[in-house]
Amino acid sequence: MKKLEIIEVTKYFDALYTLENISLSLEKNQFISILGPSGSGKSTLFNIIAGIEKADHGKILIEGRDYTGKPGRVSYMHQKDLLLPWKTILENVSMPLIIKGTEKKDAKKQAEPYFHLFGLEGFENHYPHQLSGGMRQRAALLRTYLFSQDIMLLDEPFGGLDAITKRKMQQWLLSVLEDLKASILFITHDIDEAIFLSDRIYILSERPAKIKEIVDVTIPRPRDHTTFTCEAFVRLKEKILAIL
Ligand SMILES: Nc1ncnc2c1ncn2[C@@H]1O[C@H](COP(=O)(O)OP(=O)(O)OP(=O)(O)O)[C@@H](O)[C@H]1O
Repeated sequence: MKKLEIIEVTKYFDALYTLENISLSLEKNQFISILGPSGSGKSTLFNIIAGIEKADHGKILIEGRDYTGKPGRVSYMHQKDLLLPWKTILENVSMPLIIKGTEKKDAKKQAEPYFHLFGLEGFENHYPHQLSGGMRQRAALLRTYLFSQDIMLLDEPFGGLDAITKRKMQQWLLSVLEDLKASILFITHDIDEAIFLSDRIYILSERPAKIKEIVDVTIPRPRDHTTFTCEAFVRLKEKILAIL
């Protein structure tokens, strides 16, 4: 069964036609990137999947069940880390569990074992401003993961990072996903990032966003820094540049 299905979603903001008949499906453990021009409607699509924005037409199914307009099932991370500055990293990442009704002490206990995997060990009692940009994004990713472990919507999570940190984070994300087994929808403007991370890329048009093309990335895993320069990578990049 498909993990997530977006079926013929259409959205207007008054007269502003934003999404035109978008359909997409995400399999278990699949990584799909959505690549499209700025302002085409990618974040709006995520808001609709997350149930916090209403579509004018279309459905969102999760494991076959209708979740159209119902928030709280999938986790969602924005470009800005949105960590609370007055709370420690451990308190910040435990929040989704506390919101879901877990006792504070138990929530911290559940979150702690992940600090090693997320490269945050030893920083449990630090505050967000004491961490580097990459570490803050890893903390935000851990918080997102603890909200819902199986389906994650990541809206340009590395968009604000410098090029070197961004590259490191992409490689870290791939390695960590081998352990986490999540299904991911990932918004990006970065073609290299989309190819490196994804099993499949959906290319959107200018607003109203339509699916222009679906590109499968068959470059074998595990991928590493050499992937960026391999022949298959360069060929795919040329293909995507021609479509955009
Ligand atoms: N709540 C809203 N009310 C009215 N218009 C909106 C609203 N949210 C988004 N829009 C408009 O819908 C269009 C798509 O916005 P959206 O943020 O989804 O695009 P995007 O592809 O995520 O952009 P970017 O890549 O720049 O983040 C934009 O023209 C935006 O101004």
